[in-house]
Amino acid sequence: MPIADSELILNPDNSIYHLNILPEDVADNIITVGDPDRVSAVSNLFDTIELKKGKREFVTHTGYFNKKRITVISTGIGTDNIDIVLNELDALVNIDFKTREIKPNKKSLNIIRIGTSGAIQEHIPIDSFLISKKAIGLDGLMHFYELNNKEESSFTNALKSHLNWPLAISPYTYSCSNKLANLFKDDTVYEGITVTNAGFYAPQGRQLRKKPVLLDFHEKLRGFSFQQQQITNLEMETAGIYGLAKLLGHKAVSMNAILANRYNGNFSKTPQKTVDNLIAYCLERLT
Ligand SMILES: O=P(O)(O)O[C@H]1O[C@H](CO)[C@@H](O)[C@H]1O
Ligand SMILES: O=c1cc[nH]c(=O)[nH]1
Repeated sequence: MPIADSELILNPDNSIYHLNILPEDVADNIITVGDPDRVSAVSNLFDTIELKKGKREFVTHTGYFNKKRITVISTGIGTDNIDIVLNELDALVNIDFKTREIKPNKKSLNIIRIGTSGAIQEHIPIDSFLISKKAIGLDGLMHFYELNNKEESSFTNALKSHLNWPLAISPYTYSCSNKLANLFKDDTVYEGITVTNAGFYAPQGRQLRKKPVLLDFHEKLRGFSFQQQQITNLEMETAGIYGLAKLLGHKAVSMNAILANRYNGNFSKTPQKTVDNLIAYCLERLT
């Protein structure tokens, strides 16, 4: 059965609705970044740039670095945008836009997030890099998908009981692709468990004028340990990327530039430099 026009939405030039790109525009290696301006920071390092397209917060550049074809795409902030980016990327490679049928042979993309994040553990300094081995979603996205198996339920249940979780939306947990993560491992790079939050302020335990409901949130997260692994950092996309990548058969890893240390109350004095260093590191390791 062809997928209806209202479900798989194509623009007049046959590009996909939000990303505004065609199937041939997508490389097998995808770098996602939150900030649309960060797309150029990545593609400026490419040897050649083959295309630049965009719509709304979704800017895409495709080119070559060390002979590898790479697409870098901005997602904007949050897992609501990740829902759009991962589904549309998957449609671009795994649905035939002419027949509107799902292709019999599926392509598996390599998806690497290069993002910023705040550490909650004292020992993880600002301006360091961290690989998210696991990600816990406190945003709810994956509950809207029919899942074949409840991913990592023993981990999630242990966390819920440790936190005495008071909210209606339940945490969910997914892991990175170890194959992809191995490319980025290094003695200088931290590894940890990332919490993906539904916002930047109260959902990450920040208070400007209004008090968050979860008052001892960081202390509780910091104190949680499961098979000797600790929760290390907070951001806003990784669990959605890991969950949808898993569901759709892609490989994903999230690389974090640690800009804040929430234990010490520090924020990087050189955020751009730290992000640029992480971009250069990831491009070298990917190729
Ligand atoms: O720097 P990016 O990739 O946007 O990632 C982090 O920064 C944003 C918040 O400032 C959120 O998107 C969070 O996940
Ligand atoms: O504290 C931080 C820093 C960057 N991004 C986040 O989501 N949180």
